[in-house]
Amino acid sequence: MSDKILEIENLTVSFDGFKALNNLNFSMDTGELRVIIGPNGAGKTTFLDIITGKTKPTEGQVRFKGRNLRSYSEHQIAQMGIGRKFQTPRVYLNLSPRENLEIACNPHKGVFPTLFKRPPSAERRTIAGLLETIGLIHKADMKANLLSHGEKQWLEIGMLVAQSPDLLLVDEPVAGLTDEETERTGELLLSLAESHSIIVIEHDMEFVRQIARQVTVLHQGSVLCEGTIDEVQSDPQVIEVYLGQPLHDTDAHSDHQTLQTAIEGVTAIQ
Ligand SMILES: Nc1ncnc2c1ncn2[C@@H]1O[C@H](COP(=O)(O)OP(=O)(O)OP(=O)(O)O)[C@@H](O)[C@H]1O
Repeated sequence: MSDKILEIENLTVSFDGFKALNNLNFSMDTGELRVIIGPNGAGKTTFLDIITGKTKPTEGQVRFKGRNLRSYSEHQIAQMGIGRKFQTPRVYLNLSPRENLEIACNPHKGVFPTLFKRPPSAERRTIAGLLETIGLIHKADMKANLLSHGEKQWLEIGMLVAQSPDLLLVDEPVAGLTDEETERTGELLLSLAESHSIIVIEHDMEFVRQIARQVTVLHQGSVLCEGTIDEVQSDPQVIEVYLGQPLHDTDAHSDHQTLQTAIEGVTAIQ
C-alpha cells in the first residue's frame, strides 16, 4: 500500500471558466504535518473543499489512502477518515466540553440519546484523555459558552479527533487568538501530529514557524514552491508573490530578512 495519505494530480477547478485551482499537484506522506500558505485568493479554501468532497474537480484526481475520491459524497469522505475544522468554532455552546465530546464520539446517535445515557467506561476514558489533550480537563463540566475563543477552538479540534480521522484539515486555527493561546494551539497540533496526518492552512507566520516542518505555498491555484519554512521564506518567487513586485524592481533580494517582514506585513493585514 502507498505510504502517501493524499495524492493530488493535475487538479483543476473552474468556476464559470475561472480556474480557482489550476493543474495543481500535491502529495503528502502518512503521518505528516503540512502547512499551506498563500496570499488571498490563492486557492487554499478551494483546496480543502476538494479534499472533503464539497467541491468536485473539473479535471484531475484526488486519492486518499490510494482511493480516488471522485465518486464519493462529502459525507462518505468524512466517514472514510477525513475531518475538517473550520475557521469559526462549531461547538454546542449550551453544553459542556465533556458533553460536546460525547456527542462527537457518537455522531449517529444524536444529541438527546447521547446525553441521557451514561457512556461506556472505555468511551469515558477516551473523553477524559481528550479533555486532557486539549487542556480543558478543569473546565470539562462548565458551559462551553463560558470558554475563551481559543478554548472553543481546542474543543472543536478535540471533537474532530473524537471521530478518529486519519487526516485532519485545520483552517486558520489561530485567527483571533492571543499569543499564549496561539502557542498552546501549536503545541496541541504538534502533539496530535504524533498520531495523525494533518494539513493546516495558516497566515500567521510566527505560528507557521512554530509548527511547520514542510510548507507548501499556493499561488493562483497552483503550488508555487515547497520546502522548510526557511527555504520557502528565502525563495525568490515567494518573495515576489508576497511583495507583489518583481525582484529586479526592488531591493528586497538584497535583504532576505525582508521576506519575513513582507510576509508578516501581508499576513498582519489579512
Ligand atoms: N464558488 C466560487 N465561484 C466563483 N469563484 C470562486 C468560488 N470559490 C472561490 N472562487 C475564487 O477562486 C479563487 C480562490 O479562492 P479561495 O477562497 O480558494 O482562496 P483562498 O486562498 O482561500 O483565499 P483567502 O486567503 O482569501 O481565504 C478566488 O479568486 C475566489 O474568488
